[in-house]
Formats: sequence, C-alpha cells, structure tokens
Amino acid sequence: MATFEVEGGAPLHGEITPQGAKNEALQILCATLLTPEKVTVRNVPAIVDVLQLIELLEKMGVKVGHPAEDTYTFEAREIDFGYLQSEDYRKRAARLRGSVMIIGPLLARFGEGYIPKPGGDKIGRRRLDTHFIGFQKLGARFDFDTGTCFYSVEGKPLRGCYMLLDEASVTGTANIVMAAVMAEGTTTIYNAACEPYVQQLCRMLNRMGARISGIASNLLTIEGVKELHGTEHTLLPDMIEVGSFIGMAAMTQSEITIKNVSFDNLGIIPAQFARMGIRFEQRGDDIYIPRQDHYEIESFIDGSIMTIADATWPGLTPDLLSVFLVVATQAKGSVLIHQKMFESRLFFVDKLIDMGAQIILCDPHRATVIGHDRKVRLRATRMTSPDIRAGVALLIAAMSADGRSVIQNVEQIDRGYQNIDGRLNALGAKIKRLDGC
Ligand SMILES: CC(=O)N[C@H]1[C@@H](OP(=O)(O)OP(=O)(O)OC[C@H]2O[C@@H](n3ccc(=O)[nH]c3=O)[C@H](O)[C@@H]2O)O[C@H](CO)[C@@H](O)[C@@H]1O
Ligand SMILES: C=C(OP(=O)(O)O)C(=O)O
Repeated sequence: MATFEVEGGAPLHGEITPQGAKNEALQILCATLLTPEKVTVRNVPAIVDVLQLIELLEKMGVKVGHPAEDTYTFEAREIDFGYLQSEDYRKRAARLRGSVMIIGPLLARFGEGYIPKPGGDKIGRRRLDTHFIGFQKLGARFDFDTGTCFYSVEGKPLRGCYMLLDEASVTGTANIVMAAVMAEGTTTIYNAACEPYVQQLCRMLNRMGARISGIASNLLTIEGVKELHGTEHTLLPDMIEVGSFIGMAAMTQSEITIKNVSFDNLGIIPAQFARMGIRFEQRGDDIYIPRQDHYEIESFIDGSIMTIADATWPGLTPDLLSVFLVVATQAKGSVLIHQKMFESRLFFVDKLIDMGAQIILCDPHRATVIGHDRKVRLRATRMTSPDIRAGVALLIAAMSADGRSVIQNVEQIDRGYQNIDGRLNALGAKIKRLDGC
C-alpha cells in the first residue's frame, strides 16, 4: 500500500495542465473494439485504470502501439474469445468500472460479449440494469451467473428500436450506443446521458462511419451501418481534475493557472465554484486563480442555505462533490452537500471532522458544512483514502492543514490522477510518496 506524507501549509504557485479525461478514455478505448482498422488515441492519461484497460485489451488480442508518451494505437483485428472465459480475464476486468464497456462493442461486432462484475469505486450500489435491458431491447439474450457474477450477452443480428432508459447512466448509454451503431435499422435512445464523455464517444464513432444524431442531448438517434473504420481521436482535458485544482487552489491560498481546460466543456463547474465565492478568471482557454484568503458561500435568493447537489449532465457531476465539500470547510458561510446518486460517498467526512472541520453528516447522502472562514486551521492527521475523489479531497485537506498528515492507500488516488504528487510538488506542494507503507 502506498502512502503520502503531506506537509500542510505550502501554497502552490505556477501553471498546471490537466491530464486527459479518465472517464472519456475508458469509453474511447473500448470503442476501438468496433473496428479491425487502426484507431489512434491522443492525450491518454497514464493513470492506473486506463493502463489496466489497455493491458486488458492487449490480452484480448488487440494489437496495441505506443508511439508517443500520451498516444496509443489500437488494432482489434481478432479477439481471443477463449481468453474471455479465462480466470485471468475475470480477474483483470473486475478491477475497474470502465471494463463494463467492453461488452457493447463485442456484441455489436461479434454477436457475443462477456464481462465479470466490474470494479471501480466502492461508493454504494452500482447497478448495471440499464446496460443489459438496453442490449435485450436490441434483441440480445442475456445471462447472469449469480455464482460467479459473470454477465454474458449473445445476439446477431441486433435490430434497432426505440428505448427509454430507466436512468441516464453514463457507461450504460455509452455501452448501448456502441452496441447499436451496427444494428439493423434505427435505434432511438431517450433519457440518454450526455456528459462530454458520451458526446466525445459519439463524435468519434461518427468519424468511424457511424450515423448518430442528437449528440449532447438526451435523445440520440442511431442509424445502423454495416461496419466502422479507423480514426484518430484526442481526449478532452479531465474536467474532474480541473475542478479538483480549482478547489485545491482556493483551499491552500494558492495562485495558479490551469492551462488548456477546454472551458466550454466544463459545463456548470466554474459557475458552481463561483457560487462558493471562489474567484477565478477565464484567460483564453486557461483558468487563472488568484490567491484568496477568504471566500464566501452565497445563500439562495430567499436567504436560505445553499445546496450543492449532483445531477446528470448538464447538472453538476457527482465526482466533484467531495472537492466542494472539503473546500467549504474553510469558506465563510454554510452549505448543504447533497450526494443524490451514490449512497456511500460521504463517509470520509469523519476524517475531516477529526481534523477540526465543522460538518454534520445528516444521513448517507447529505452533509452540512459550516465554514471556518480560516479562523481555525484543520489539524494534520493520519487517514486512508476510501475512493478516488474522497482521496483527493483528503489530500486537499492535508495540504491546507497545520502539520504533517499521512494518507494511506493512495493507489485509489492514482486510479484517477496522473503523478499527482510529482505535478503538485512542481508547484510547491510538499508531498512525499512512501511505497509499501
Ligand atoms: C467510468 C465512469 O465513467 N464512471 C462514471 C460514471 O459511472 P457509471 O456509468 O457507473 O454511473 P451511472 O451513470 O450508471 O450511475 C451513477 C449512479 O447514479 C445513479 N443515477 C444515475 C442516473 C440517474 O438518472 N439517476 C441516478 O440515480 C445510479 O443509480 C448510480 O448509482 O458516471 C458516474 C455518474 O456521473 C460517475 O460518478 C463515474 O465517475
Ligand atoms: C466514480 C469514479 O470512477 P469509477 O466509475 O471508475 O469507479 C470517479 O471517477 O469518480
């Protein structure tokens, strides 16, 4: 288990460039299975989840090239279906959430697909009904082995149809879109998720020859085509990393510039930080955050305490609520953080309370934070990272705290943030990585 030792109170200064988007990468890499031709993907982040998925594709028979540090090529000429039944496949695919999107492309191209129960953050129930109901609507047969938690789908040809998703699942939408691109006839997906990750996937599929319209809306229409071809794709900057850096800068009284953020694809994220009282400037496609000793959370117009809640796009992504929560601990004012989607994502607040933050966990979904307005500094402590985003929130808390904190299990943070210690230390942070502690 790797550990960070963090000396709090060191302000950051300088420029940082966000990595490519983790959740987009997972969709795009799976989409390379849809064609035997070469697909080149750029701005690929070197993070654990993405590297594991690349390794998995290689084991499945995909020819993977790595012509530059952030660029990979994929040629899925043949797939080793024997490997998909192996113990090694089950073990590797079960390590990350994104592997679930292997099954849609396999079903589309080969008429069969297999996947174990995927991994990812342990943040509450993470059902897959939307994915498999969608495949069934397209005509696939579905089987779930409850003993081994192994999902199988089979069906050829798939036939386009109308479907109303029971929820706007991000990976579910991606999986169904990829299954439908080569189905016979027209598929209409209503209540589709439209996060930038899904938009980017649809745009790439269209470049490969797919016919998808309605991109960026919750109504997608897909006219099936016979085959898809190779293409090139560049991942967007990771909006969750951008949001994490905005929050980190405010909390640690730092002056930084976040370069090339693709501002137009950040949606409501900048406005939500502005409502927390955090000042920043858009400079071209960069975000400049001045040092700020105080930031005051707005109230609603009627004077009531502000709520920050997650929602499907274009609402606020649930992956940033942990960051908003930790940043609120040093704001002036109070806020209710309402994590609607996941039921076990707020328990890390116990650690912040140990550090001296004023937080009431109302129930598993809601926490009220009463900001200190910097009158009291958080105290350093020893903690363990439970998931990627809570991990980064704890890192932000430790960087602002008085004294030396220890964060264990930083492999969780490494799943989603590339060389985070190295990149932050280059800006003046004092983070020491201790391996095997
Ligand atoms: C690999 C990947 O891309 N992971 C992201 C993806 O996960 P993932 O695609 O697994 O998440 P889903 O969008 O399927 O669902 C997330 C949670 O929200 C609930 N839900 C979803 C839609 C809805 O309309 N109502 C509702 O309550 C689901 O029941 C589930 O508990 O999207 C999540 C939601 O943005 C993000 O947190 C994850 O980082
Ligand atoms: C929940 C997340 O990831 P995953 O879906 O891969 O577990 C996340 O990125 O915050």
